[in-house]
Amino acid sequence: MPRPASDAPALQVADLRKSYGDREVLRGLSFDADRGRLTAVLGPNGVGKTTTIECCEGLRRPGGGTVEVLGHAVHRDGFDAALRARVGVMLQDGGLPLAPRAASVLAHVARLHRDPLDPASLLSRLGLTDVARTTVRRLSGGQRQRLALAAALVGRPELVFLDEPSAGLDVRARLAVWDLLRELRADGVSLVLTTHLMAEAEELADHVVVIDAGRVVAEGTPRELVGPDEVRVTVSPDDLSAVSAALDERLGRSWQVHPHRAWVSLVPAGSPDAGSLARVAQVLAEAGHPDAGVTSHRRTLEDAFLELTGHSFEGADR
Ligand SMILES: Nc1ncnc2c1ncn2[C@@H]1O[C@H](COP(=O)(O)OP(=O)(O)OP(=O)(O)O)[C@@H](O)[C@H]1O
Repeated sequence: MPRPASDAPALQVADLRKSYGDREVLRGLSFDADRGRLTAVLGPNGVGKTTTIECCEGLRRPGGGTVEVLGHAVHRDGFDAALRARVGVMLQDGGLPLAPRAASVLAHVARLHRDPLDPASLLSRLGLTDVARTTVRRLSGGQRQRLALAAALVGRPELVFLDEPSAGLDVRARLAVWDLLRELRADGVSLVLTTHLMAEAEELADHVVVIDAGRVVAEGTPRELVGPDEVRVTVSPDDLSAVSAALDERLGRSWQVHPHRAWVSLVPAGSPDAGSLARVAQVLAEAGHPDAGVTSHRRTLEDAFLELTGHSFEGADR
């Protein structure tokens, strides 16, 4: 039996497909975003994050699959005014008119909503009070970015889509934006953002969806995706297979041993500690590799991504 719209996840994406000409960008992408949670869609430049989120916002028509926003099938029922009032959208290029002053743009958007936030407070919160009377054209890239965020939030949306919300922001502005997003989540707002910044996903997200080559390649909490910390043995590529085999043989079954390009990652049962480092150093000495470097390594989402896809987040557009 279908669930009532009020019980549905904030967003359900099922088997989403999109091609530009004969280039297939999305190849059956599926994920859900829960209500009251921050879901980060993470992937390298050019992988299709904006395409995905704009399909969810009703701004691009997919070639196949379905998108449900707050229980409404976007491409069957349309993104009508009632739904639009419940959803905030921050586009990557801002999408703002250039001629009016910043405060006028926000006041105009606020007037479209029944119970808006106070535009002046929102401008102040985002560090824009000093440029409130500046035309959008004359705002810096980071100021426009924050104005676009304010415009997405002023209507008190239940669900907010944010396309790379901290792109181009300096550290202070980025932290202010992160604080605001954390507060919205604490107030029960559902947030779906795209990012290629691992730190952003690790800091903010309850749920991370990693996309690559048009599909979801992994999803989970940041902690689940990152996995346990590890011991790293740095070796020359020539010695990699010999060192890896020696470690595998001598450490025993309670250790996982994974060779990479120029290092071997070792995950003991439980978290690595000083005893784990000493044990690995001893095994290496016994196996005739006393000079291999042994360090403990705090894993990041980038490590997880490299293992999942074999290329780096900061990789070039493909
Ligand atoms: N309207 C379009 N016509 C043709 N190709 C497009 C169009 N929009 C996007 N693309 C291509 O589709 C691919 C995915 O683009 P998209 O903007 O969705 O990626 P992205 O992951 O958001 O990238 P970034 O992180 O750089 O913003 C890119 O190769 C892009 O050049």
